Amino acid sequence: MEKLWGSILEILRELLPEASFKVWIKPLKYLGLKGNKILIACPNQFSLEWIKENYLPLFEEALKKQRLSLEFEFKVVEENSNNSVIQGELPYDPTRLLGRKLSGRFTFEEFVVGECNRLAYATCWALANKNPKSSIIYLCAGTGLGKSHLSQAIGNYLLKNPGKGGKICYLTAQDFTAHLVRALRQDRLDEFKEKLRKGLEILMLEEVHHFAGKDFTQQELALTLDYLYDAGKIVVFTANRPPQEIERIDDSLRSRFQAGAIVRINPPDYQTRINIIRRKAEKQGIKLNEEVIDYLAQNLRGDIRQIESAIVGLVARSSLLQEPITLSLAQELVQEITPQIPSLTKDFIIDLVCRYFKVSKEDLTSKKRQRKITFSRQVAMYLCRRFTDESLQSIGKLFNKDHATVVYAIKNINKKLSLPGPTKYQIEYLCREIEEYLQPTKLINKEEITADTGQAVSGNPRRLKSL
Ligand SMILES: Nc1ncnc2c1ncn2[C@@H]1O[C@H](COP(=O)(O)OP(=O)(O)OP(=O)(O)O)[C@@H](O)[C@H]1O
Repeated sequence: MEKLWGSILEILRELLPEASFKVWIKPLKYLGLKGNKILIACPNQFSLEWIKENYLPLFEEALKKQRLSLEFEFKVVEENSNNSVIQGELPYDPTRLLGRKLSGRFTFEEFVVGECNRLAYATCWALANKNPKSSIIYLCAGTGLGKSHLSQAIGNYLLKNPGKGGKICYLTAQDFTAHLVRALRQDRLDEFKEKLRKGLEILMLEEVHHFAGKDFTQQELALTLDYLYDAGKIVVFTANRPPQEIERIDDSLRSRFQAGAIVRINPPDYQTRINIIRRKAEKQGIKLNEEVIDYLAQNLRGDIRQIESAIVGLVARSSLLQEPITLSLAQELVQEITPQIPSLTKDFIIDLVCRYFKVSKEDLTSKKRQRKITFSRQVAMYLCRRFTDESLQSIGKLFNKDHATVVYAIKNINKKLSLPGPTKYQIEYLCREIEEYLQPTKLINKEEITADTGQAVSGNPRRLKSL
């Protein structure tokens, strides 16, 4: 069996870049065979998890090449100090990490770059390479669009490329709050603060919108941020909305969030979806035909988790049913994982606009022409056009107006959206509220704003209406 392990190592050496082989595979030790399991020793827990998460399919492929129906079992066997050379070959020291463990999958290499996320990618890459325009980044996006992936990619990169070798702290807003409360209860606040500040190279703080309403936590966080900013440390925030739209946070914390580069990740455009589907399929070891790829890209438009889940689902079904992955298999699966849009959308939009602009439903559907009412009405028309299947005529009817008024309203709002400023932010905020309401369907994305002017190029045909 030692011989078998030797042949497996040879196969892995061919499959992997030399550096990865040296760092990850070489330190493994063959322990023996137990039943149908090949026991392999990993030098530490981190190596074990990394191997499982990144290289297990390659191990299995190597076994297949040997035509053996065996499995691998990895266990940690701590090296004694004489053998610490093996540990030393690891490119980083996992003890540099404070807080949550980073996912080995979330790397720059695994991130598919497209128009929707190019700026975010470039900003994070520059930061990781110590060549940043700003050492503070605020990544902002809807769910499943890659915020955590990019922020953890920075962490993983710094762990592998030690540089100054400072500590890397990765926390969610909830973690930060929980640690703070625990430290307070145990009368160890100073210790907590010290830990977050001393020797830290980077703080990655996820989902900062969850600090809303937590006044004491906000104050403590602001102080910690001051310290880190003054010391020139890297800070990466993620959130589902820009700082100016987070409610119930103190202006002093808001301004600290706004202190660096605020970068938005947009939902993936058609070509990026195609590239993501190809990459995720490749990772699962399958090659999808073009028809299936196009179908998935046309129908899975927002959350990238949905694309991942579709691919895993297709692989599982095709292997259980012993069938190839066909268009009809893909159609069946997509129907299951994309629930129907709630039919109440237009009522939801009208309620939302009334609440947001503090106008009544009667005013919205009246002939009144005060500025506030006219503007709210135009926003409601735009949102109905964007988020429902209603025709221009029927949207007009909802507001007691004709088709031409709806056309004018949509043009006007599109114009406002093309200019930065409070009006644009207000409308974007309302769009996000509706997207959250529609979740997890999330059929609409930025690409489709242009559908209102008849220029949408891909996607759900129901949205391809011109004025
Ligand atoms: N551009 C991309 N290329 C490849 N995979 C991606 C990309 N963007 C996102 N993903 C994948 O989609 C999944 C969800 O991404 P991630 O966890 O980063 O989303 P998120 O924006 O943090 O969402 P949430 O707000 O729900 O936490 C992950 O598995 C991630 O690897």
